[in-house]
Amino acid sequence: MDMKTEILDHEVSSPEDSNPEAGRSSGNEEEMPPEENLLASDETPDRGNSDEDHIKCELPRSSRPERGSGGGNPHKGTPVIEVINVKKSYTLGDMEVPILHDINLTVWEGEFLAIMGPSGSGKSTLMNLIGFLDRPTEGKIIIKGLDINTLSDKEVAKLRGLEIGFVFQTFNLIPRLTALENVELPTYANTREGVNARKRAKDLLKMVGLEDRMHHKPGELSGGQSQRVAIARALINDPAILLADEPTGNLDSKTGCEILSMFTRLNEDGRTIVMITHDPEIAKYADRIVLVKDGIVQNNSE
Ligand SMILES: Nc1ncnc2c1ncn2[C@@H]1O[C@H](COP(=O)(O)OP(=O)(O)OP(=O)(O)O)[C@@H](O)[C@H]1O
Repeated sequence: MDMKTEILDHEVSSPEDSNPEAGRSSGNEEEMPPEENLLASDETPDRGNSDEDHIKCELPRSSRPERGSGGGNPHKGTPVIEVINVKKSYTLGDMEVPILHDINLTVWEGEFLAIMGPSGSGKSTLMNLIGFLDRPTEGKIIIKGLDINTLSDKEVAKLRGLEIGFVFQTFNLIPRLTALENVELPTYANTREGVNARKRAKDLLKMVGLEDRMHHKPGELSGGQSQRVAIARALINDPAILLADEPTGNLDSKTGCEILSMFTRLNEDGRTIVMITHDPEIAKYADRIVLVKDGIVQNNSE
């Protein structure tokens, strides 16, 4: 089976097919590999704002000496994201405004890449293109060997739903749904065959230390807890790629550190991560840092 068939061959279920209350058991359940607990062994699960004082966040920095400051990618195996001669313009009235000029970038399987750059330089625009939330004006975006330009909108939606998980600065949780329902939500559109989504959502919430918060709504959660729910949601379909746009931007430094610690563990388990950040200290934990300025990648040190 070629890559395209393999990715696009997963079963797609529609919202009408699913009953969130009853869970999403298919009867032929093949569990995805269990995620490891993302809490560091010395971290206490967050029990609410008042308990954040008890969280001790120590990033596994010493165990990753090769990382940081654009020090290079230790993986360099299979390209998982290829951005080739990409341009993006927006039309404002009768004017075309170029945002990205000629972007070339390869992200390797298992790499942790940080994208930095001044406000308005085009980082989120690039991230949206990589995540298939938008299409380039010119050029190619290839994810796991599949060229977006050759895919229908339906195929793009499926590839995005199964292979890409998103984490945003503002969490983007649905306020009227519980944490559990928010995590499960992406599976109403796309799901992998044989997976019990309800059980996986519960396992993921447990993994991020929110077992006792699964029936709470976002308004009843702290910022750090909300971002943990968003991370669990991003992982629900076991995507190869995690895209994070300023994931710690709305969090205090301790909580931000804890979220970053989860990212480094997910990356150490082999997940490819692309993260936008303004903070050079946070970017240091990536394998490689690329700087986007004036719509161009300034330092592409692959
Ligand atoms: N849908 C759109 N229509 C028109 N212009 C847009 C649109 N989206 C973004 N832009 C413009 O593109 C430019 C780049 O925006 P983008 O959000 O990618 O920057 P950024 O580097 O992520 O900025 P920040 O760090 O402030 O989030 C900005 O000038 C922005 O106004």
